Amino acid sequence: MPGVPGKRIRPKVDIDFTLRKVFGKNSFRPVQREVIVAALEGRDVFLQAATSFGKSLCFQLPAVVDYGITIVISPLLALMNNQLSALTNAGINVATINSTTPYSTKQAILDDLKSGHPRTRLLYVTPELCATDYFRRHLRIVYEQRELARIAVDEAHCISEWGHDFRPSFKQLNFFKTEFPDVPMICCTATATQRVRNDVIDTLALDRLKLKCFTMTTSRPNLHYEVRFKNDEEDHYDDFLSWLRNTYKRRESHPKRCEELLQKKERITNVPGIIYTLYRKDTEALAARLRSDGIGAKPYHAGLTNEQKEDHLASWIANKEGYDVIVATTAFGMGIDKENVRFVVHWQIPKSFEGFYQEAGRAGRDGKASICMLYYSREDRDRAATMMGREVERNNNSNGGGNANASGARGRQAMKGRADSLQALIKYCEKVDQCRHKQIADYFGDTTTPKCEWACDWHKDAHLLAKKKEKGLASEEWCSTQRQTGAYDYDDY
Ligand SMILES: Nc1ncnc2c1ncn2[C@@H]1O[C@H](COP(=O)(O)OP(=O)(O)OP(=O)(O)O)[C@@H](O)[C@H]1O
Repeated sequence: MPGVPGKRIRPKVDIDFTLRKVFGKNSFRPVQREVIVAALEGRDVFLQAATSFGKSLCFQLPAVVDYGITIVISPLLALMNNQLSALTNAGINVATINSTTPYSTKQAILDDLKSGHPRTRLLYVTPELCATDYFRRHLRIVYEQRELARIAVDEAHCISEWGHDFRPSFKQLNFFKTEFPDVPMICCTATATQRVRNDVIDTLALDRLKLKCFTMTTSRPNLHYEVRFKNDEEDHYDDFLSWLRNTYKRRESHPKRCEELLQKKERITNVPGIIYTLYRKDTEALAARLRSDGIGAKPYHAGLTNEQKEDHLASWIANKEGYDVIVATTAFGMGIDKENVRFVVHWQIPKSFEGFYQEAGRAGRDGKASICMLYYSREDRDRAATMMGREVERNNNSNGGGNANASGARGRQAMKGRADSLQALIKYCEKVDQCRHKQIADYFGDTTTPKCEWACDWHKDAHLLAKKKEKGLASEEWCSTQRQTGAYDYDDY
C-alpha cells in the first residue's frame, strides 16, 4: 500500500500520568520508560527481560495513549484471558478473538475493525487468526485509515520454538512487515537465546539497523530454586504433601504471622501454587489425590471445557477456597500473572530449559520469597530423552529431509535447539556444585552475576545437596540396563 502512512502522529502525552491514572502504578520500573518511549517514537522494539519484569505494560501503555488499535499476538488462551481481565478491570477497551469467543462477540469486534476507526484499544489474537484472509482484510481497512497503531508479539520466542513445526502460523507473521512496513512492532519474551532472538528477528523481517533491542537480566533473586531427587521406586507425592502441610503449620504456629492473616481475613491454607505435569490425565489424577487429602486443588489443561478453565483460573486468581493449587500442563505456563504464587513445582523434568524458567517464573511476582522445586529422576530423564529423540527423527523425516531448503534447515536447527535445551536442563538437575541462579543466567547468556542470598539448594547446603543426589537417584548402571532392555521405549509415561 505505497503512500499510505501507517499511523497518525500522536500529540505529546504524559506517560507518567497514564501510568498512575489508568494502570494504578506509582512509577516505572527500571528501563520500562525507555522501552515505552522507543515504542511511542515508532521504533520496532525487541524486549527481553526476566519473568515478571512488567513487559506487558511496555505495549499496553502505548496502546492506551496512541491513536488507533494495537494488535497483540499471544500464543495461549489462559494468558489472553488473564491479561484481558486485568485490562478490563483497569477500564481499558480490550477484546479478544480466539477459539472460545462467541459468534456474536466476534462479529461485533470485526464490525469495529471494519469501521476503520476501532474503539477497541488492544485486540488479543492468535497467530492462526492473523494467517486468515478475512482477518487480514479487516486489518487492511484499519491500516488505510491510519489507525493500525502497533503490533505486539507477546512471548515472541514461540515464533522460533513452535513456528517451524506444529504452529506454522507463527512463521507467517512476516505478513505484518510486508503489508504494513511502517507500523511498528514490539516483541516481548523472557526466554530467548541468541539463536532464538536472531530467528525471531529474521522471521518477522525486522530491520536490524532500525530495531531497538533491550536485553535485560534473567535473574529473579526472590525465587528459591531447588531440585528434589527421586527414582521410580518411590512415590514423591508424600514428600510434596508433607512439605505443603508443614508450610501451613508454619503459618499457623507463628503468632505474628497468624495475627496478620487474621487481620487480612486470609486463610491459613491460602498458599497459592502451581504443579506442572506433562500429561492431561496426570493433572486430573494428582488434583483428585490432593483433594482427597484435604488440599484445594484443581486441574488445568487444554481438554477441559471453557467454563471449567475460566472457573479454575478466575477462582485461583481470586484466592477462593478449594482453588489453592492448580495442577496444570504447560497450557497454563507462559505469562500467567498472579502476584502471590508461593510455589511452583515441576512434578517431573519439563521438556525444555525455557519451559522450566517460564513456568517457575509464575512464582513470587510480588517480589516475596517463593519456592520453585523440580522433582528429577534419571528414569524421567531417559524417557524425556527418548521422546525427544523420536521427535527429532520425525522432524528430520518430514521437514525437508535431505532437501536443504531454507525452512527445512531452520526447522532442523530449531529442533536441535529443543534437544539442546533438554540436555541443558538435565545438566542443571545433575549439577550439584554451582548456584542454580548462576546456571540459569549462563544458559541464557546473561553475563551479569545473579544475586543469590541462600536462594538455591546449593547455596543453602552444598554438602547436603550432593548427599541427597547420591541417595535419591537411581544409579547410572541401573538406568543403562533399563535403556538396553527398552524400558523407556514408549511415548506415554
Ligand atoms: N511499573 C510497575 N509498577 C508496579 N507494578 C508493575 C509495574 N509494571 C508492571 N507491574 C506489574 O508486574 C506484574 C508482572 O508484569 P507482566 O505480567 O507484564 O510481566 P512479564 O514481564 O510479562 O512477565 P512474564 O514474562 O512472566 O509473563 C504485573 O502484575 C504488573 O501489573
